[in-house]
Amino acid sequence: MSDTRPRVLLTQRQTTPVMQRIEQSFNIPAVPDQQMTTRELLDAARAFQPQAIMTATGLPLRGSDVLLLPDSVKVVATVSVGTDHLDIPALHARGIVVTNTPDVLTECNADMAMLLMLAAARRASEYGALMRGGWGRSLAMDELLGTRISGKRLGIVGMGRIGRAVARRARGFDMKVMYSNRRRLPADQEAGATFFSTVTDMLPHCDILSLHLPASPETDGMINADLLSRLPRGAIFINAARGALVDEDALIDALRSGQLAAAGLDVYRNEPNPDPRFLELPNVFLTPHVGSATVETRTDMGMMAVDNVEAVLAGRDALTPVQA
Ligand SMILES: NC(=O)c1ccc[n+]([C@@H]2O[C@H](COP(=O)([O-])OP(=O)(O)OC[C@H]3O[C@@H](n4cnc5c(N)ncnc54)[C@H](O)[C@@H]3O)[C@@H](O)[C@H]2O)c1
Ligand SMILES: O=C(O)[C@H](O)CO
Repeated sequence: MSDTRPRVLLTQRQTTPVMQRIEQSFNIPAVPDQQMTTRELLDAARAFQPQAIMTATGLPLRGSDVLLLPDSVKVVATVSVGTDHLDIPALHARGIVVTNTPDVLTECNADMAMLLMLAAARRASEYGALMRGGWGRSLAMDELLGTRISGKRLGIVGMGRIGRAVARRARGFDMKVMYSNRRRLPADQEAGATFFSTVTDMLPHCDILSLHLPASPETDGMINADLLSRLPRGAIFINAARGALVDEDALIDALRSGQLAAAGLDVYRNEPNPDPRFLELPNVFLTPHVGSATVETRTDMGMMAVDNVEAVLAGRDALTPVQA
């Protein structure tokens, strides 16, 4: 008997509870552990004629790729909140609904920003290297000192879901929080943070700068040499949003010159092969784009994507549609 369940193409495995639900509800072809390439996705879609595709960041679908998707595809559900890897207008033009996974990863990514902030401020990379080298001698009283984050001034760029969750955490560390956003938030959503109408105006007041806005043509490379030079000398830079927000040559220069004391980075322009110069900088704490990588959050994200696929294929509204 033929399988009448909805045909869904997964570009990579999800967590076990999500896979169990998918295997019960959908007709799926073989799923690779790691993310497919764009070419592999297009070939698999042509062969399988899916009604839905579940994908994620790291697999770009540009306008020319979207044109090659079969007409069977009704929904593309990305297991991520960020959608910069997808050409949304091109997908909409083909009548394909696009969904993402907001909210369920907010707290997890805010934790990641705090982890990067603490690790950069407290020289975690250097301590880790020292320990793995065997340690072997006592440190001088003023050797390898970090800086405390309590009492420091934190500037948040992009005060959306994650930016606000970072602001709440930072207040728990007695930090003075400022933010810059496209528009000022209502007072009850500001988490006690001070609004600056431009990033440029906020920078001279920041001991730590943390990015929480999407990558887009408007924000591409916005953190450049000019903006970095406006931070107080010895500031700390945190990016758990997107590598494309940053001019990485300028960031590396600032880290080499001491304009920045340290950085904590989860995201890079060229993933999964970041600029090798980052690896040579002792004052950078690096993680491999794992802002949402907890068992709980990855399962919540996968379940939300499945909810979206089921809704659209049943003719209902998507729970979390992405607008153009
Ligand atoms: N490292 C990770 O694994 C990871 C995990 C989750 C999210 N992210 C990134 O974090 C981003 C933010 O997620 P979110 O859920 O908080 O999104 P959100 O839409 O709730 O918040 C984004 C905020 O940025 C603001 N913004 C947009 N353009 C701006 C600009 N040019 N200048 C100033 N502010 C601007 C928006 O007004 C909004 O307040 C995502 O788009 C994604 O790229 C990364
Ligand atoms: O945008 C997101 O959700 C992350 O970058 C991927 O987990």
